Amino acid sequence: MGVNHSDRKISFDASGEVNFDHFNILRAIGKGSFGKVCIVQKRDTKKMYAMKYMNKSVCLKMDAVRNVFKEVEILTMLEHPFLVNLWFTFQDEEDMFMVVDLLLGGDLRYHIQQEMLFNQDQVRFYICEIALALDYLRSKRIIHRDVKPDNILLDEEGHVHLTDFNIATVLKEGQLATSMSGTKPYMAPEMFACYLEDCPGYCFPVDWWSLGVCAYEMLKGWRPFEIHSNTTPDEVKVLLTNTRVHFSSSWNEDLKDLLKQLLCIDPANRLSTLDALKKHQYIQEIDFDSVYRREVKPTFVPSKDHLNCDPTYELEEMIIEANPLHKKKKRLAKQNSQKRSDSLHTNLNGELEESSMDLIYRNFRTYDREREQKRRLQSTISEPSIAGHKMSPALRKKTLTKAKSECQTAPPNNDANNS
Ligand SMILES: Nc1ncnc2c1ncn2[C@@H]1O[C@H](COP(=O)(O)OP(=O)(O)OP(=O)(O)O)[C@@H](O)[C@H]1O
Repeated sequence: MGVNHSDRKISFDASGEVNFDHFNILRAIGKGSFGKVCIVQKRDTKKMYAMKYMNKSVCLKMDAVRNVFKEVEILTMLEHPFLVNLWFTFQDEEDMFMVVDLLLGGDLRYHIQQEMLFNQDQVRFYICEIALALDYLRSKRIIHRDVKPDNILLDEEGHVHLTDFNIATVLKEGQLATSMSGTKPYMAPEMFACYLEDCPGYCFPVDWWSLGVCAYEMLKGWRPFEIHSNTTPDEVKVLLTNTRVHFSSSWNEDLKDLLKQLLCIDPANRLSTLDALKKHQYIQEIDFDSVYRREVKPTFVPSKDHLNCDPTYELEEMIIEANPLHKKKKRLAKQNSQKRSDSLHTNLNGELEESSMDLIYRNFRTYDREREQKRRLQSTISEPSIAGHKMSPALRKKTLTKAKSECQTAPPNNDANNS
């Protein structure tokens, strides 16, 4: 890897609030509907991350701003070994930035498209890691709603990480979700049923259905049901009732049973908790504590000879992109003179109105997980008490060790030598 597009000799204040200047832009690696992704290195710690940047005007045009805010709000609540964790957010005049764990093993969609068929043990392993992530999300009352191979990234060792909380939602106790959100081929039957007003809403089991569809696709190369983006909810209803899912005769009987339980139409009978998974015959020998600690080593290790993504992204950023990231500094300096005066408009009543851009500017929060972890460590050292009660020396030692280890938690495989 490694054309360094932004070998910018920039003086920056490492102790100040995190911003674009704290990172070196190394290369472009991907493109989503609202933003682009590149590999960056934090100048002070030398740690590597993925930086997603979303153009504010594009997000406004596509009515995506609210989802970006919600995604950031949710991600700041989360930290888990099998999620793509958020580390920093900040903004400038053009873009909103999210800096997250860097996963260099490609997404599962890329590997499926490379005609990679995963074997039964590998799929069982992925099911366990993702189930731990889903269980964690459930503990925070979050439904992801877009579990699919495109949103499951591999790190260099081959562990999976769930990403893209763009349409995730947080449920209150006793509440059901009702909106049709997700990617149709992976969406659970009750989501369509809810749209057709056949049921009042849906809950956490929808993510376990999607996991079942992903697991089947990883083994087989195609999905269990012929549902596409243009299939209507009525058609889905008929299809789900009439399709008999085909399970290969070579697959282990217990695996088939597990897939059937994940792909159970009725959410009340679907396998949809970690506890239920742990009890399943096909999973019984798995030690989930070791899986959680990443001690169970993946047998599929993504190739390190090449970047596991489409190489055209980088060319696109350099040649076609009208506003390339590595020229941002110059561009913004040019624009600066006319900028802030444009942000207030006069409405029909002659009153000053805040522009949408200004609303984004005020509401997109800056977030710094590194600093938060340091703050937590410091408060543990200087305030050795819980709710006013002095901590015992043993508890203090334990708390300090935990806080220190959190501070050392680096994104997977992100040390500078890996670049
Ligand atoms: N943390 C990451 N580490 C490495 N590559 C990443 C990371 N996040 C995203 N990518 C790459 O960048 C691509 C675009 O990701 P992004 O999250 O912007 O969009 P998306 O999930 O494909 O689409 P959408 O914006 O519609 O949700 C992904 O397909 C993936 O290849």
